[in-house]
Amino acid sequence: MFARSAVRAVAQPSSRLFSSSAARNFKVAVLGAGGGIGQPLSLLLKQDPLVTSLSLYDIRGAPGVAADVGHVDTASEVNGYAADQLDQALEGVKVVVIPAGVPRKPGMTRDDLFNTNASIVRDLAAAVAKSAPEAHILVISNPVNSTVPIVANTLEKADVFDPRRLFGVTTLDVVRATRFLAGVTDAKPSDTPVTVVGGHSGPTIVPILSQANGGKSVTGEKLDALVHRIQFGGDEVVKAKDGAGSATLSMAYAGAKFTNSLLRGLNGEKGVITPTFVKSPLYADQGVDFFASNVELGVDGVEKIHPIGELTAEEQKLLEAAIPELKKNIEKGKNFV
Ligand SMILES: NC(=O)C1=CN([C@@H]2O[C@H](COP(=O)(O)OP(=O)(O)OC[C@H]3O[C@@H](n4cnc5c(N)ncnc54)[C@H](O)[C@@H]3O)[C@@H](O)[C@H]2O)C=CC1
Ligand SMILES: O=C([O-])CC(=O)C(=O)O
Repeated sequence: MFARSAVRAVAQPSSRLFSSSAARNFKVAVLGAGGGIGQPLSLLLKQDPLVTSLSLYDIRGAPGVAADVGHVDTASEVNGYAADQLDQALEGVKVVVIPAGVPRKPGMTRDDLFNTNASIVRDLAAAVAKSAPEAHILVISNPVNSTVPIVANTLEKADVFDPRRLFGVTTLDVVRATRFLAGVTDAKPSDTPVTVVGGHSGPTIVPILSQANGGKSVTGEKLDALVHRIQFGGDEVVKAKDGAGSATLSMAYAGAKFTNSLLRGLNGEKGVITPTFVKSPLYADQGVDFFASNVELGVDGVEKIHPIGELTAEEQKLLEAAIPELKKNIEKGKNFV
């Protein structure tokens, strides 16, 4: 179904979802595999040639999803685990993807999910610290700006935190920005990759359109509308789903794409660069110690955090608006643990 190619990074998307070179053995766990994101994400990961074993866990429904996905005719093995089998699900796992938690309904912000999702994510992180302390953790559960610091502090408490192995998945912002810019400029998405920095909620999502092909041609009201659509793309889906949840299919695609990028880096491929929300020095002097920017992925996870590069005056303003909100979200997460 998916062909191999020499795709460099999510920041330079191609029409192909996966790419791989000679594979090592990568066991990947999905925590929250029974959910709206978890199910299609598991299906996509089953098709990733770099995934050799899939471990599907949820408090309900994961064995059923595993039985179903396990019939897909790719080489990887699939195992499902029930609510009381989290430790077994994490055994020998190299990468843990976490889409567990509740999604938004119309009228809610991502921060409104904090009360429910913070403890879910904390408890799952504590289990990873115990059963797979060297695993790379990919956090999808919202609010990402807070859940990532929650995972970091939980791992730190267990004395196993390595910032090279923790990622907030902001790939959906990249996917949307790329798709929407291509629509506005009448280009192919593969020709208009967009870097998105900051965090993952409304004004903290900062697309750097000026650095993308054709991005500088969008100006004035058209630019404002494009930036707004990228920042609030999640709301568009929440509204259209009308109470039935938030983005699941595009998120599964984005989650599988980021997982593939990480696995390629872990596998020794060079030059895999994509935006992700990590512990970062870029704005630490302003009290923001997690930040999404282009990150080079390597055999140990985060290899190099790239600087933001040149910004237009408009982008600088967006960034200035993002920083205080981001700082608040990060502190809220840190204080929870
Ligand atoms: N980072 C991003 O760009 C995006 C993040 N999200 C977030 O992803 C999360 C999941 O969204 P959906 O899949 O649509 O929700 P969902 O409600 O369809 O699925 C969530 C799943 O998590 C499971 N779960 C709850 N507590 C658990 C626990 N302690 N351990 C394991 N599994 C547990 C539930 O049983 C359910 O199957 C939400 O917080 C949502 O806001 C959604 C879209 C994009
Ligand atoms: O909007 C939401 O709540 C889900 C999400 O993070 C997104 O679609 O970007």
